Amino acid sequence: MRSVSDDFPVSTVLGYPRIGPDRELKHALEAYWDGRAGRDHLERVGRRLRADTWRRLAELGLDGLPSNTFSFYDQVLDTAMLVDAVPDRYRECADPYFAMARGVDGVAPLRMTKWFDTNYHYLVPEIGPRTRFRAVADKPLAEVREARELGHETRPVLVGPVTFLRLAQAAPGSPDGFTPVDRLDDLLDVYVRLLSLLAAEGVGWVQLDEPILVTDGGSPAVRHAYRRLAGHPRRPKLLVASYFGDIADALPALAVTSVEAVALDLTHGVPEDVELLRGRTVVAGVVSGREVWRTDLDRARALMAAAGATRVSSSCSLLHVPYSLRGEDILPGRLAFAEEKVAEIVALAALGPKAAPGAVDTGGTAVTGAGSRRRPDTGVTERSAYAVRAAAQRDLNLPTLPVTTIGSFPQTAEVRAARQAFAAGRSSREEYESLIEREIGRAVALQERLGIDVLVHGEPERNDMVQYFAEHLDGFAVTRNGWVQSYGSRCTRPPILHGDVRRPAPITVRWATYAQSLTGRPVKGMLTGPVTIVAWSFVRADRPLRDVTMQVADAVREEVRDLEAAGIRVIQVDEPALRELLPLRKGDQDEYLAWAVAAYRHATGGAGDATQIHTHLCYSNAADVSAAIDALDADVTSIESARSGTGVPGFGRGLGPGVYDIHSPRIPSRAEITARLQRALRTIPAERLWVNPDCGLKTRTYEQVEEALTNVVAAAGAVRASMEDPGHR
Ligand SMILES: CN1c2c(nc(N)[nH]c2=O)NC[C@@H]1CNc1ccc(C(=O)N[C@@H](CCC(=O)N[C@@H](CCC(=O)N[C@@H](CCC(=O)O)C(=O)O)C(=O)O)C(=O)O)cc1
Ligand SMILES: N[C@@H](CCS)C(=O)O
Ligand SMILES: [Zn+2]
Repeated sequence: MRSVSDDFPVSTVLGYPRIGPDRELKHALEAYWDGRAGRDHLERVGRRLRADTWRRLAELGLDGLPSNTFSFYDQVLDTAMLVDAVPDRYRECADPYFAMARGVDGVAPLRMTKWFDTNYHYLVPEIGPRTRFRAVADKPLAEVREARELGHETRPVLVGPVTFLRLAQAAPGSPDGFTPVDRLDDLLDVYVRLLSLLAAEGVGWVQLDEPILVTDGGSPAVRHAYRRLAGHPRRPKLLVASYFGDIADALPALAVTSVEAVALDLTHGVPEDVELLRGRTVVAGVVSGREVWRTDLDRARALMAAAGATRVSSSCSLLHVPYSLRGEDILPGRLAFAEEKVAEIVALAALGPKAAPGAVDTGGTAVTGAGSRRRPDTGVTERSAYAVRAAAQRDLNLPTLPVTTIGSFPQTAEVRAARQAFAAGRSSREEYESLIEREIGRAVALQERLGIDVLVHGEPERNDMVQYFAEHLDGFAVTRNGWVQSYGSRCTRPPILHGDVRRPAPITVRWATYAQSLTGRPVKGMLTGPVTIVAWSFVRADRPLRDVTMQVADAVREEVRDLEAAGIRVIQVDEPALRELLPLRKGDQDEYLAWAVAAYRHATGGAGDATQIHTHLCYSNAADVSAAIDALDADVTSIESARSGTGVPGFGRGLGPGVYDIHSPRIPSRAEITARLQRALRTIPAERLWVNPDCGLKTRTYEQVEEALTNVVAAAGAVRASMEDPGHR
């Protein structure tokens, strides 16, 4: 076994935001994609962001700087490029990288899904028995050289081989029973080569990110992989980074390898058998990369002492928090964003570990301050049986295969600019609201013209489906510039839930009723569900998440009842984050699902039988939580399936498997959508099948939406006709 490598820096971060403090990367990417700027401009912006990040981290006093944490789109996609796992269909494209990310005409993009339990999305690599791996180390090598020219020695960060394969999916056409992990040895050959290239470049340390270590069942692969990688003579020293949870049984597996350093996420507690790591460097992830509360330095030092660690880091990459508190005036003294977290790490490294007089509290490291005054209302009001509700809803007079959309219509530059002008006091409320009404009118008119059956108002009044509600609920604070990357160029500003949640007044009723006043067809009221509101916010840590979620459910319940009282007959309560909050360890999942379902049912359970409740989920594998989705007891559920191509669970109620992948600018053809519907009809009876896109249309243009929805409506019509006249099938 090697001895402690005391050349590992005392303070570091596992990764850093990369979208730019003012979302420079977002603007450069979108300019490049729209043809407003060339590749050279994009490269220049990337170089400047990397340089600014290294300079700022060094200025803040951090002594271990990571590199290769920058990405033009996603680090898992970068890893696919690194090992040349590029499916053949992209190889002829002008830009295979962005073709994999976004698709191009006739070529669908890779599937996108959630990165563990975060609101960050990665692209799912496709690995088959014949994928030819090859080391393409250009990007990490270029970043090492670039940093060196600026005077910084860096530690390249790579997604580890086990995480990469476990997150991949079997390439289409792979034989039954094949899983990407079957290719571990071939991939390790390539990692060995990558490590030797980095060693030849003079790199001292490499970080291999293996968050998969905090999930079940990875230990044998991890033991095998790191025995091989660490056993190779020509390599830099290895830091294996585990994060997003407790490393548990993977710790002994790593401990039998000769990796020099292990990063542990101590915000989830100190592993019982941390002693097994004696003799190597333990990097203490004590500053949370997932929360925004200031770190309790005493507790962090006690955790370091308990873990036998003298090196300090963030618990995971700081990608998941905003850049800095500069320009923010909320919750003074209570918050730390990325820059403030780096300062905490530097301070902790200087202070060093300090054993606490008592036992170490292995809970979160947050200081959130506010106490709670209110008990959650956990009473669940049951609705009648589905058959009774379905009968009561028959007067909605919907056709077979009703067509609907998921809620948002394109957020035009005009609406965003108007919202900004209103927020800055440059325009009046009347001006802003009349523009929103015009946008609603436009969306409603388009849907009527296209022949959509259940309409939406289009959500133009919302900056974001969570932030908008947070702005209208007590107990939340919102930032001015606290952007966090969600996927590619897309960002959100997660609100901060810091106190008791209350709804002071109805939120959506005026927009839903305005839209309904414009049409004789049903308009769906559109709400975000309680689980999703807490999942996409930074949440107080002084109350159990369950109780906080139930408070939010109370507020949503009040809104549901007000929409119903205002004559809205169909109400959608979105829960796209239901799967995201699922604990990473199987043993913890049932308890979570029970309270998450209870919160949803509390939010929707006040609706009468004649009100049709819809729900919507996306970005994750619905099959993993299909029993819970069923237990939500919504009358109609829409789920993603256009991009994932996965089967859909056969619920006993209405189901709309997405037939149009809205994340890609690509327009699905009528034939393609028809084929998807025909496939869906194999598992869902026609009287319960709904026709809808995968998700909301806010990121698309009106031109794209009109063309795509025309095909959606035509496909639904064609399938209806073929059911009436089976000869046409
Ligand atoms: C459904 N999804 C969502 C997730 N999380 C959320 N919190 N919200 C979601 O909708 N997670 C899973 C998925 C992830 N998907 C997306 C999809 C799209 C976006 C997105 O488009 N984000 C926008 C920002 C949206 C926003 O808050 N806009 C504000 C601010 C507008 C703005 O940018 N202003 C400009 C100036 C105005 C102008 O002239 O255009 C500026 O400041 O420069 C608003 O509308 O008021 C994005 O652009 O990234 C996110 C996640
Ligand atoms: N109603 C939302 C759901 C997104 S997950 C929308 O349409 O954008
Ligand atoms: Zn969605």
